[in-house]
Amino acid sequence: MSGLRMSYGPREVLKGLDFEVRRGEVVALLGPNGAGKTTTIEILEGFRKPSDGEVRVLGESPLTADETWRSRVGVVLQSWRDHGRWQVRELLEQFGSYYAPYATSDHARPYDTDELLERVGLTPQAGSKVKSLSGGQRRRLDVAIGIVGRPEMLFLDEPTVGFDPVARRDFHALVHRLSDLEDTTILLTTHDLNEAEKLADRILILNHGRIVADGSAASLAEQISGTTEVRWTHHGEAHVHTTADGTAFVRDLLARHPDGIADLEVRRSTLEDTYLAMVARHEESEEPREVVA
Ligand SMILES: Nc1ncnc2c1ncn2[C@@H]1O[C@H](COP(=O)(O)OP(=O)(O)OP(=O)(O)O)[C@@H](O)[C@H]1O
Repeated sequence: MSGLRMSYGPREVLKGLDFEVRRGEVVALLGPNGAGKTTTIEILEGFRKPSDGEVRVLGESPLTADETWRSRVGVVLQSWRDHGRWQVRELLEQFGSYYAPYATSDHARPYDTDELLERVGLTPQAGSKVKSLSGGQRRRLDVAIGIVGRPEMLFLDEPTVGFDPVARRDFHALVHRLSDLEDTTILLTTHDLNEAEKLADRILILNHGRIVADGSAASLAEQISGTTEVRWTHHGEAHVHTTADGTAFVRDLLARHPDGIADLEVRRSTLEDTYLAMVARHEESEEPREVVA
């Protein structure tokens, strides 16, 4: 997409976004509440018309694309669509049946229901009514509905809200499987920085309607914070030093104090440090800033 702008009434919430996602890539869109993440996803999946800019998903404009295009795109939005009286298995079979006509010789659709239930951890609930599911189980079902058509492009808006640690781990395995084995391209939003770091090949940080950082978690941490914090005690006195090259500093430190230092701790900048630094840096200003890539 390029030059993507979006206004709700007089308020411009997206102020010119440019980015591309390669096939099979997993990209996490991060940013504070209200930054414009959901709006971006809704535009990409064709739910909203942007005020300006060029958008292409799987080579087509989401606004004019046909049903075949739609069958190749999977979406998990934040809001829950209610199908309370359906049984889990029935619902997945029903949704799956919409995709069957779009199967091709090299791309089976839909997902086999048993396999899908297993992948999202809902096998025990296959015969349960949707309304009897817990919040986290409903979210797993949302994810299952999003991928039942075996999409080539998958949009996930805060997919793991309400997940317990096991569900989260299963979900991460599912995302790796989709991207590694099925070459699914995935764009997801999350507020869980660990999750972004674990899942994403690339991270985009959106703030005040602009992309303020674009790169792998490691490259962002290096470029933005670019530091390693070293803590130690020597003769009972605590020290802390921040350096760009932790290894060299520690080597030198040990050489300088052959009598020994204690409590050595080396900590690289985390994605959280990076994120907080980026958001803080752009918090005060609405002016365009240089993108770190
Ligand atoms: N339908 C709408 N009408 C008017 N304003 C809207 C509408 N949807 C979103 N907004 C506004 O646009 C801005 C961006 O909202 P959006 O939901 O895209 O943010 P987000 O980054 O997804 O936030 P969150 O992390 O809270 O989900 C917010 O200020 C929001 O109030």
